[in-house]
Amino acid sequence: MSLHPSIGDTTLRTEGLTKRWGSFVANSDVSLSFAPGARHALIGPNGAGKTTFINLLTGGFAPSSGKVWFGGEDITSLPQHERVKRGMTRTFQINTLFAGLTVLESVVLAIQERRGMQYKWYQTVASQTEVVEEAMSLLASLKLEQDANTLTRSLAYGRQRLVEIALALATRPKVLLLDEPAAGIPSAESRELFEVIAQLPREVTIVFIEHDMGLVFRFAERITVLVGGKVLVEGTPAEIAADPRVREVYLGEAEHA
Ligand SMILES: Nc1ncnc2c1ncn2[C@@H]1O[C@H](COP(=O)(O)OP(=O)(O)OP(=O)(O)O)[C@@H](O)[C@H]1O
Repeated sequence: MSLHPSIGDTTLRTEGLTKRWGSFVANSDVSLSFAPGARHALIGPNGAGKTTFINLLTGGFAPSSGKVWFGGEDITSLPQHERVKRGMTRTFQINTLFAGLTVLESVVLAIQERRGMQYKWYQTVASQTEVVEEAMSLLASLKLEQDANTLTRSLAYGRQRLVEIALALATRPKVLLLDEPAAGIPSAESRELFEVIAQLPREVTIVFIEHDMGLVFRFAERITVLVGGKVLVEGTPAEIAADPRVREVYLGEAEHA
């Protein structure tokens, strides 16, 4: 399956990204770069600034200083929807967006939205068929076909998360941002969720926040550790596991707990 024809040399990159609220600094001088096709985890203790960073990437927050580059373009001042159009998407909360719809109906709506064909009664049957086919192929890639005609809200939480991912993928992202996709779901389901995420095509770069280190070390190929709003270290899972500074942060946390 190909979700996007070509990723070219598109990368997401930040330069000295800083976010302050009054005197509190949530992100401080964060310069990171995400390679095309990366499976890149952001980890760090509670309050390290991970979600803030994702919000700065998506345009949810404006940075106090610094820049966000996407595929060579400075997108620091672009609104969220313009970033989505360019290919950067985070997951949506389906509970509020598509209550009462089936999985297939929800994904069809999201694809229609991308194609700019929402609510047009004069659409051709052929174009409708194409949309349903695209939706079914997307559901198949997430192992959700058997749930196509089920009401999303009646699915187990783990599968609801997959529908959220399907809706994000319907925008044809080059970069998919996942903020704790496994939060609140049982561990067997979360492993299954990550296995499906891991099988997504390499055309989609995946940046995710995750607290479960088992999942992080199993699925990430690159890890950045944020502490106190700053990048402590970045590396491969083996490098991060062996880094004494990272051990100190996590051991310190465990002792504190
Ligand atoms: N809108 C806001 N106004 C003021 N402070 C905020 C705001 N949003 C977040 N913060 C603070 O910024 C800090 C970083 O929060 P953030 O949610 O980015 O951390 P995190 O690493 O994602 O934490 P967690 O792992 O607990 O989700 C926290 O101390 C938080 O209280």
